[in-house]
Amino acid sequence: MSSKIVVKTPVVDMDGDEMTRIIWKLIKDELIFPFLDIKLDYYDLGIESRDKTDDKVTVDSAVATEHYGVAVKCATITPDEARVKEFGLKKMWLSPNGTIRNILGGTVFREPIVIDNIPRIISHWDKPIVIGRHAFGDQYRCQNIVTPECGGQLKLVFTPADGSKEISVPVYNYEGKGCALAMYNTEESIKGFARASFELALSRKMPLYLATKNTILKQYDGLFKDSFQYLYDTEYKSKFEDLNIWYEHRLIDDMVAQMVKSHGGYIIAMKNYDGDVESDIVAQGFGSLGLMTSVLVSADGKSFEAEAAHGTVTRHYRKHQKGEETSTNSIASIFAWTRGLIKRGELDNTPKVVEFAKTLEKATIDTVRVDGIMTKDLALARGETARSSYVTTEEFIKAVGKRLATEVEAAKL
Ligand SMILES: NC(=O)C1=CN([C@@H]2O[C@H](COP(=O)(O)OP(=O)(O)OC[C@H]3O[C@@H](n4cnc5c(N)ncnc54)[C@H](OP(=O)(O)O)[C@@H]3O)[C@@H](O)[C@H]2O)C=CC1
Ligand SMILES: O=C(O)CCC(=O)C(=O)O
Ligand SMILES: [Mn+2]
Repeated sequence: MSSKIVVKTPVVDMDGDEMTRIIWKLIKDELIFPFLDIKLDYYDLGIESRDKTDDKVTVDSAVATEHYGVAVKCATITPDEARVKEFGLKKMWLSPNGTIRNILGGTVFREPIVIDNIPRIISHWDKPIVIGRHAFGDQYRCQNIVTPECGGQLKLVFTPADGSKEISVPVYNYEGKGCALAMYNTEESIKGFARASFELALSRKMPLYLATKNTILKQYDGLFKDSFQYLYDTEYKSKFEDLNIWYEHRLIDDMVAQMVKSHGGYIIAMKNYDGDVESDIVAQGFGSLGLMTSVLVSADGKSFEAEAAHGTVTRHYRKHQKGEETSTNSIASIFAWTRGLIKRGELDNTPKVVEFAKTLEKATIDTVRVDGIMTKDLALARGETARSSYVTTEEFIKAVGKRLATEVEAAKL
């Protein structure tokens, strides 16, 4: 092989937990370092490191992303009570994804990787469905409490910064124990979300839907609906009409029902929590959670973070801990690297880096499509249960590496 391809600017590398941490190291050792002369600005977001640094490492990694412009992130544990016990944590740290997304803001776009020989569970989805997920606020930065047995009154209080009269809204009178939540968003962030969604629709020439429950959350979801509609009417309508595409608001329950019976071929903009849930449904409908790409584009367009949409695959990691073999799909994690490298290459104006990343995507898909080498989730999607129909986590990445070496050589990269 000729000399390694030089990546001009460092890429922020956010390491993570469990199965995906194992996969992350394998990707770097087998698919990145042998081919690229790359500097990684490394942040260990594994749960022990977050605990040791009082979660400072997470904030530092987001700030580094703002500095360099491109980050790739491994999936991470968001601790609950059981995790606090498992790792002896100082506290129940917040979701690193929530922390990073709240610093960078913007929109997370999630799109399934379609592979010809992997049948879709929803077989008539023959065109992609892209989920545009608002990445700021809502449940991911809320305050929530369990209220005491004695009961009492819950109020929503807003103190205007201009010294005008406080707004105080009675919410509920409790007669016993209960729970409560206060979440927020900003018009500025919602407008950024709307603009990013309209721009993606234009560049992909796909119709756009915004799905909310504005009939119930008249004020909250109403602000999303009105912000999208205003921007569409004032700036985007004629551009959409020129491309024969459209924008519409739909109630979310109607939208998901329409989605299931459709053929795909559109973008759905969703609030943060809705996009979290729906992107996993779309991923599974297209074949596997391991086939969903996820990229965060900040509102100012200057920061880009690529990741897999799935988590740390704890159930598989428990097997690994017992010394049993695993067959975890690394495709979405590989695509986190390729999407990050494509962006890095575009920003640095280094077409070879972009070409390498595209070659790695092709090698990954062709390992499944042409060579028939795949992990268990994909074999099962094909209705194949025999042990011979799938390979281990490690074997899959090594097979991709082998194909990649041949293709890089052939393309004279
Ligand atoms: N972006 C992030 O950092 C995210 C982190 N998390 C964190 O991840 C941890 C685990 O969460 P969990 O709810 O189990 O969700 P996961 O997405 O990690 O896994 C859920 C199940 O989906 C299937 N699956 C997911 N990814 C793959 C893959 N790559 N290959 C094959 N199968 C896959 C597996 O099903 P099966 O067992 O049937 O094979 C798995 O058990 C939690 O601590 C959570 O906080 C969760 C979501 C996102
Ligand atoms: O950060 C978390 O805990 C969950 C994130 C998540 O589920 C996602 O990004 O889809
Ligand atoms: Mn999720």
